[in-house]
Amino acid sequence: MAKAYDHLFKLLLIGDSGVGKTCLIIRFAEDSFNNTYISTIGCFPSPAPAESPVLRCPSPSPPNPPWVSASARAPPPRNRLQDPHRGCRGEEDQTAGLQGPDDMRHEGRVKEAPGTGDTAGQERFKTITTAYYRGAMGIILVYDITDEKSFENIQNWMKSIKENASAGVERLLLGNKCDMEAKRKVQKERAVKLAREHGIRFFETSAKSSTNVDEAFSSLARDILLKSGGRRPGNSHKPPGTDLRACDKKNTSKCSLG
Ligand SMILES: Nc1nc2c(ncn2[C@@H]2O[C@H](COP(=O)(O)OP(=O)(O)OP(=O)(O)O)[C@@H](O)[C@H]2O)c(=O)[nH]1
Repeated sequence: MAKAYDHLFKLLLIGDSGVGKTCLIIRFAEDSFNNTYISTIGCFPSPAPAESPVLRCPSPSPPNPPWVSASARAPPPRNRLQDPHRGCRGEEDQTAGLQGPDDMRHEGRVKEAPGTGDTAGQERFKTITTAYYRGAMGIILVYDITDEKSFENIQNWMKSIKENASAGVERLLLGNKCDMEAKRKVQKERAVKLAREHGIRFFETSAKSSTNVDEAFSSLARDILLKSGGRRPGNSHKPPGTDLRACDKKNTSKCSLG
């Protein structure tokens, strides 16, 4: 049977607890949203069907991964959504450019381990290690625009990536919950500046209203593909130079390439 996808990317979402990592994955994979908040313990595998390109949990976890043991310190679930949906401004944010700092530019090891993982975020940048980042082709850093601390901690997550991930891994910054404009604590300009400093793209997203979610995942996939020079990560039988085409929300395989 033919595969239902052309490319397979292993992506990770990292960021503080409650910023919306799980909801972003669910929005992207299933085009749905649920207000119920259950904090992720360890790694959250995408709900996408097995044949979908959209994600599985990273390949075999170490027996006692540090992020799981860190869950013992996890605070009780918070942030059950009370706010009515307000709608997003909706525009794609400025792009800070494709190129990262020099020390992030050389090609990292790309492993054929499909999937998107979502880490539980309770200050775990201290405990997430190389094992978790291994094989990641792209890392999505998420903060919550209504939570100043989650934005400040992006620097720590950046440091964690630099210390533990492959040097060439593509990164993307997302300011999630942009539907909650009235509660905004982090001005967009600050995030644009941060993204520019790190040479990465930035979007404000809402898993709730779906704003920019497809765009964000698609742009990361496109950048990974571009970086690989059109080689096909996770699937090498097609010729180089294919373009990423628009995502079709009705299409559970999400993006099509080639
Ligand atoms: N208004 C709004 N609420 C959101 C959005 N995304 C997530 N939430 C809510 O924020 C809470 C936390 O979302 P999660 O996706 O579980 O957050 P997480 O980052 O995976 O959290 P951990 O698993 O603890 O790391 C839930 O109550 C969600 O309903 C969004 O875009 N807008």
